[in-house]
Amino acid sequence: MHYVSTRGHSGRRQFCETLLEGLAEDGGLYVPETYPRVDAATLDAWRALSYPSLAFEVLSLYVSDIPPADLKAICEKTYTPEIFGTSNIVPLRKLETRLYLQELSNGPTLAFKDVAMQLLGNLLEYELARRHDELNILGATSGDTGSAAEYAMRGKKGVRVFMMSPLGRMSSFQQAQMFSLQDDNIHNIAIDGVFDDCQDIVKCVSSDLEFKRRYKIGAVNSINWARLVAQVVYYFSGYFQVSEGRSAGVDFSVPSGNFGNICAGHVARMMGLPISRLVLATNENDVLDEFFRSGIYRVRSRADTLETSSPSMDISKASNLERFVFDLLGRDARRTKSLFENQLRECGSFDLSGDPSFVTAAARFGFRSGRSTHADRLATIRDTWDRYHTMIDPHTADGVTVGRMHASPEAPMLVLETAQPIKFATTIKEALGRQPDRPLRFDGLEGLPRRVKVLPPDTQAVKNYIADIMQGATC
Ligand SMILES: Cc1ncc(COP(=O)(O)O)c(C=O)c1O
Ligand SMILES: N[C@@H](CCOP(=O)(O)O)C(=O)O
Repeated sequence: MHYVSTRGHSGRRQFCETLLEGLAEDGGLYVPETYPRVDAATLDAWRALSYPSLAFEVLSLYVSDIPPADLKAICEKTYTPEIFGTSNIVPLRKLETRLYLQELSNGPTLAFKDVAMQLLGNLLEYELARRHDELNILGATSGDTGSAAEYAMRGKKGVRVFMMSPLGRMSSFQQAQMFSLQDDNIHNIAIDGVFDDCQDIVKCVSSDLEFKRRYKIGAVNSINWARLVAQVVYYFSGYFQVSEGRSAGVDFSVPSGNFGNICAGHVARMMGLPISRLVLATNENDVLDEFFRSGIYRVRSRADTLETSSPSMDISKASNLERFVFDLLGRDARRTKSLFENQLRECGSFDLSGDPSFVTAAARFGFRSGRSTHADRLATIRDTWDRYHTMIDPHTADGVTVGRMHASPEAPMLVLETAQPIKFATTIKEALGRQPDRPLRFDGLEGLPRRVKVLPPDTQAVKNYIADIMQGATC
């Protein structure tokens, strides 16, 4: 399997090259030259597999430059009950007939990012050892990618993490979870701005090819294809857990912000997994809902990016949408480049409403969308607690709220549970009048000493900081 850029000017790459490169040299995102197709007989054969074995089968379709025995060993080392709580890794919880939660957040940092980041940590350690090389990860987080990446990479040989987060805009638990880490290879940077400013800096640094090569800069956000393909696996697992034999399709409701989580569902559907609909749920930062309803993608400014009670979705520039639009336009790299490089830069928006590809998009790709508000989240958290005695976090509440808007009498709906309530205790207390349960390992977290560098939303300031740290590292 080889990979090409959505913007058509980065040549063909193998999986491990995309793993280390992250963003393509032309500023695009790597996608497979073709999506491998999985037929009904293969789905039958995969149905009873353990999660690590299923991960190996899916990844084997995309990874041709790691020996199968090594890839299998990496999957088995990653997906264990010790790390993810149960051997099922991503179990379903039935709420009622045709409504389920898929628990993605039983990993080390209590958010769905762990499912991919734990794999990336092991893949990077393997590949860097094979190459006798090192990598300096520059990441952007709105609260969960950061902690998942840092807990996966802490102490790993050959890996440093420079993680940017929006100053003061993560929950207190998220801030404590990241900033309390004292590992030598973890560097937290609080940017005086919003998540999109952090992500813009990641892309600007990655586009400075001389700096990127000199400081061996890599990425673990979902712009990295390896992150995305790792998230494809849990869609197969959810389908197998809820369906009997060659059953009809399943719907997924996906709390969304940077479009990585649901883009993995799109990839699974392109492979032939029987997904009827992919329901995209946003909070009040509804850039993605607006696009899927109207065909107009309109990036919001920093001032118009609202601080909400599902803060990890406070995103107004969804990086992974480019991978979907590339498919929507029939894999036309020239048009994709024009939209995402020229039009977005010149006017901050583009309009596909009149394009025949958009008119047929819902039928071809199965997307539906909706938006959820603070009031919706409180009501849904209360209702889910009262009706099912199940406590859900505000992001999952967005998924349940919008999933219900699109409930179907035919297909079961799986809502992806993307974080655990303890990470967002203030909203849980507002909704239920009680604190969420806290795993023992996080007792006293907020009281631990913190280590974080505050910087302006300025690419050069971040570059200078990385250079200073690297200067110290080489002394
Ligand atoms: C808890 C939580 N839910 C949902 C999302 C949205 O996922 P995505 O950004 O992949 O759309 C994120 C992060 O982005 C998250 O941290
Ligand atoms: N909500 C995310 C934002 C970045 O998403 P990613 O999937 O591109 O890493 C976060 O928690 O940081």
